[in-house]
Amino acid sequence: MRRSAAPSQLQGNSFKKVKFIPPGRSNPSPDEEITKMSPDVKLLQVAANKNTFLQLQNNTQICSLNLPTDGSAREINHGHNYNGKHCLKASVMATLDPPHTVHSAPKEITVPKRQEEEEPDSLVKYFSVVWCKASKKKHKKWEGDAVLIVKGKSFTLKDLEGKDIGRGLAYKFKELEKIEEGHRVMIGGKEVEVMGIISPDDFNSGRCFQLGGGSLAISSSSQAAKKCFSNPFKSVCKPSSKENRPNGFQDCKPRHDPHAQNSLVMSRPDNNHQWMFNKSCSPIVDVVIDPYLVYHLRPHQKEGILFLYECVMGMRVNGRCGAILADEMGLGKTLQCISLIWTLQCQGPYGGKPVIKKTLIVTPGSLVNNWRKEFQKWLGSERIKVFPVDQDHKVEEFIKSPFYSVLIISYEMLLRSLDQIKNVKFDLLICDEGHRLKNSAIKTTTALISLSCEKRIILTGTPVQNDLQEFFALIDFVNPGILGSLSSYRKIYEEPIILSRQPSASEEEKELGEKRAAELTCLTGLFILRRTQEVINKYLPPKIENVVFCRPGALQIELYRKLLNSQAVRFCLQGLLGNSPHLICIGALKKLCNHPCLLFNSIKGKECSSTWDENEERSLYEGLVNVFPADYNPLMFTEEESGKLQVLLKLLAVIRELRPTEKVVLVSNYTQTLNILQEVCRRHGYAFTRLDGQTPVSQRQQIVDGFNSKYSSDFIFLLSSKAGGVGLNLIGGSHLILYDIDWNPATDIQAMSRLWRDGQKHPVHIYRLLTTGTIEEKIYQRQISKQDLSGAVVDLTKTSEHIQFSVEELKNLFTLHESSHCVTHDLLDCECTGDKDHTGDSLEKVPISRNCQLGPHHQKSSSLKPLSMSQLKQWKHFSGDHLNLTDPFLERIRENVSFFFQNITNQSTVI
Ligand SMILES: Nc1ncnc2c1ncn2[C@@H]1O[C@H](COP(=O)(O)OP(=O)(O)OP(=O)(O)O)[C@@H](O)[C@H]1O
Ligand SMILES: [Mg+2]
Repeated sequence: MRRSAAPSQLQGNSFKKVKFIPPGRSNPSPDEEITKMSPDVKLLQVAANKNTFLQLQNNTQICSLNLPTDGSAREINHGHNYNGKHCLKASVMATLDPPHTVHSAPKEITVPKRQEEEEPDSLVKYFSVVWCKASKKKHKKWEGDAVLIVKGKSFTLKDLEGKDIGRGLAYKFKELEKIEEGHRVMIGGKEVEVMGIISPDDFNSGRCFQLGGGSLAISSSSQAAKKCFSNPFKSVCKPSSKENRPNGFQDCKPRHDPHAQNSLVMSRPDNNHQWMFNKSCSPIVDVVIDPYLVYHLRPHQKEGILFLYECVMGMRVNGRCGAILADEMGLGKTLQCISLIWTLQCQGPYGGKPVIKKTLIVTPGSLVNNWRKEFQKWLGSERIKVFPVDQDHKVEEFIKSPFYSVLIISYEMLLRSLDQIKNVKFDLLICDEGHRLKNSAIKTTTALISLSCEKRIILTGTPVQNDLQEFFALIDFVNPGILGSLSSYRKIYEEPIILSRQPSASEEEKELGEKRAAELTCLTGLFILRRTQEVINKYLPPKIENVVFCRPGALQIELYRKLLNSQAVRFCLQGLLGNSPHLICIGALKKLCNHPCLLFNSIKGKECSSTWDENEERSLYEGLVNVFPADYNPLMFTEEESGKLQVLLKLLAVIRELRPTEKVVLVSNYTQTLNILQEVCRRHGYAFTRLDGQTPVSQRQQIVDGFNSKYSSDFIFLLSSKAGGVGLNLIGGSHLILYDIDWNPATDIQAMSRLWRDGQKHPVHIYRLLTTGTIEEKIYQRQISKQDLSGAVVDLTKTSEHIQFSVEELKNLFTLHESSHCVTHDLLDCECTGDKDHTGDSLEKVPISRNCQLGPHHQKSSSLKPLSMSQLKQWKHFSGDHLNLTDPFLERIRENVSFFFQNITNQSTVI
C-alpha cells in the first residue's frame, strides 16, 4: 500500500508517524539533550501538566516551549529574575517509535444483531489513524489523517477539523480490546489504519487535532530538524570554532557589554533556530538592550522586551513571529516597542547583523504624534529617524528617502495609502490599539493582512479573550494559520468550550470544554502577554476616587416627574412600542440630569418636526415646555438649575483655591454638555482647552502637549470621552471630573487611566458626579452589578443600543427616588445610616485576577475591572450632612451633595 498520500505521511514513512508536537517545539536535533532539564524547567513542566498555565501566565510569567540552550535568556544582574520562562509539557517531547507492522487483512466491523457482551462504560480509547474509502485495490491511497474514538462498542471517526466522518458499532467487544497500532479495520465503508494511541489528555486538550492546522507552526523547524537527521554532521554550525567563521565576522562583538552591571541581554537562539536562520554560520553575538534605555525601564518592561524579542525572532513558536502585548493601560507598551525596534534595527544574534530595516507602526490618528514624541523622549532625535504621516508629510516622502526607518501612520491613512505602502518592504509591523483588528472582515484588517511582513505585533490595553471568534481573528492576524482554519477552530475549540459553559452541559462536556480552553490558552499564551496595572502601582501617586451623589435642582425634579408621566414612557412600560422608544426616553432623562437647558433645546427642536419618529419624541415632550419659565432662554442658563453643575462649580473653585498649580480634566460623553461646561468656564474666567470628535487629528497632540506643559495657563481640559480618549496621556491634570456616566464602564475606565499613569506627579483625585435618585444612579448600579456587561468592560463600541431591557428593568429605570439620599447605598444592605464614616465590615475577598477568560472562571483583570457592589461597600461612605469631613474638597461641596463614596489607592506612596 502506498502511504505517501496521507498528509501526515507526506514527509516520508521510514519511521512510524511522529506524534504531534505543539508549536514551539520541534523534533529534537541530535545534539540537543532533551533529558537534561534545569530544575526550574522541570518544575514548570509539572505545573504545565497540571494545567496551571493560566496562573503562571497571570503572574506575569512568560511561558515558552523552547528548550533553554546555553546562555539563553540571560539577563545579567539587573536584579529581576525572569522566572517561568520555560514551560514544557511532557507531551511536547517528540518520540520516534519503531516502524509499525502492516497487517494485511482488514476486518469489517458490522452492526451486531444481538448485543450480548457487556461493555464497560469507562473504556474509551483514542487512536490516530489514516483512512481511505474501502476498496479492493492493491495500492491504496490514504485520504487523510483522522482520530478514531472507541467507546464501548461504538466507534467515531473524526477528521482533523473535528468533524465526524464515520460512525459504527462494534461486532464484538473483544475486537475492540485488540485494536492496536498497525491494525486495519473497516468502519462505515472506510478503511482505517491505526497509527498510534492518543492519550485521553491529548484528545481532551485537542492537541491530537492540531496536526492539521496547528502543525504549520512546527513545520518549518521540523523540516530543518529532518534535514539534520538525514545528515546530522553536514550542516551543523560551530560558530565558536575559528575555522567555521566566515571572514568579516571575526571581530564580531556585541554592541553593548553583556557583562556590564544591569545589562539586559536577549535570549540566544537555540540550535533549531540556528539551523533555520543562520545559514551562513555566522558567529552568535549577544543582543544587548541599549543601557541608555535599560536605565529607564521598569522590571515588567524588561520582561516585555524579552518576550517581544523572542516572539518576533520566532524563538517562542518556531517559524512564527507574531506577538500580542496586551498590558493594561499606561504600562508603557510604547516604550517596550521602541526599545525592541531600536535593538533589532542595530543588532542581531547572527554576526551582529541587524534583524530589521524598516518598521511600520499603525495607530489611531490621535496617537500618531504621541508615538513620534515617545521616540524622541526615549531615544532623542538622532538615533532613529521616524516619519509620522500627516497632512504635510505624505507616504511618498518616506518611500523616497533612505533616511527614515520607521513609518508611523493612522489606520485611516493606511487605507488611503495602501498601494504605496505595499511597495515598501517592512520587516516589523506594530498595530497600536490593535483590538480593532478583531473583526477580520473589516477593511483595515484585510489591508494589514495583505502586507507581507511576518513580524507582527498587536498592542492593546484590553484583554483579547472575551469573544472566541474575535480572539481567533487577533491570533490569526499575528500568527496566521496557527490555530488552523476558522472552521476547524470552531469545531475543536469554540464549540466544546461554549457547550461546556451551558448550564445543561454534562460532566464529560464540561471536562472537554475546560481542557480545550486550557490547551488554547497554553498555545496562544506563548505569544500573548498581559500584565495588570498593579505592576506599576508602586511608581504611582495615591489615587482618591469619589462617587458624588448630587441633589437635583427644583426645576430638574419637576421636569423629571413630568417626563416619567409622559405617554411615551407609559407606552414603554407597557411594552407597546417596538421602535426602541425607551432609548429616546433614557436620552431625555440623561440630558435633564446634565442640565435642563439641554432638554429645552431638544423640545424646541422637535416642535416643528413631523416625521413619525419625531412624533413619538414629541409625545414625550408634551406639556414640558410649560414647566420652564415663560421667558426661558437656554443660552442664559443658570447654574442653580442643575444639581451637578452647582457641585462642579464649587469643586472647581476649591481646587483653584487649595491647589492653584494643579489642573482639571473635565469629561463628558456629549458635545452639547461640553458646550455648557465650556460656557461655564468662560463665565468664571477659567482658562480651558478642548478635545472632542471635531478636533482635527493633526491638532490633538498639540492640545495635549499644551495642557501637559507646566507653562500652560489652562486650568481645565474639556474632553469628550468617546472622541479619542484612548491612548492619550493627560498627566498634566491631577483632578478628573466625570460629569456624566456611560453605560459602558470601559469608557470611564479609559478616561481615568489618562491621568493616573507613569509620569504623574500629584495625587490624583477622581470625582464621578451622579444625580441622586435618578437614572444616573441606575446606570451606575448597572455598571457595577450586571454580569452581562462583562463583555462591554473591554469593548468601547458597546452602547446602550446593545443593551436589552426587560419591562421590569425599564420600570426601575423610569422611577425617581425623591426621598432617598442614595439609592445605591440603600441597595447595599449596609446597616449604617450615613451619619459617620462607614466602611462595610464583611470584607469579601476580591478574587485573584486571572487574565485568561477562556477558563471556567470567567474573570476580568482585577485592577481595571469595574467595581462590584460588594467592593463598593468596602469604600468609605457617608452622607452629605456628615459633620466632620476630613477631605477639604468634599467639605466644600457637601451642601449640594446627599452622599459620598470614597476609596484611596496607594495612600502611602511617597513620590
Ligand atoms: N519606564 C518608564 N518611566 C517613566 N515613564 C514611563 C516609563 N514607561 C512609560 N512611561 C510613560 O508612561 C506613559 C504611558 O505609556 P504608554 O502611552 O506607552 O502606555 P500604554 O501602555 O500604551 O497605555 P494605553 O493602553 O493607555 O495606550 C507615557 O507617558 C510614557 O512615556
Ligand atoms: Mg498606548
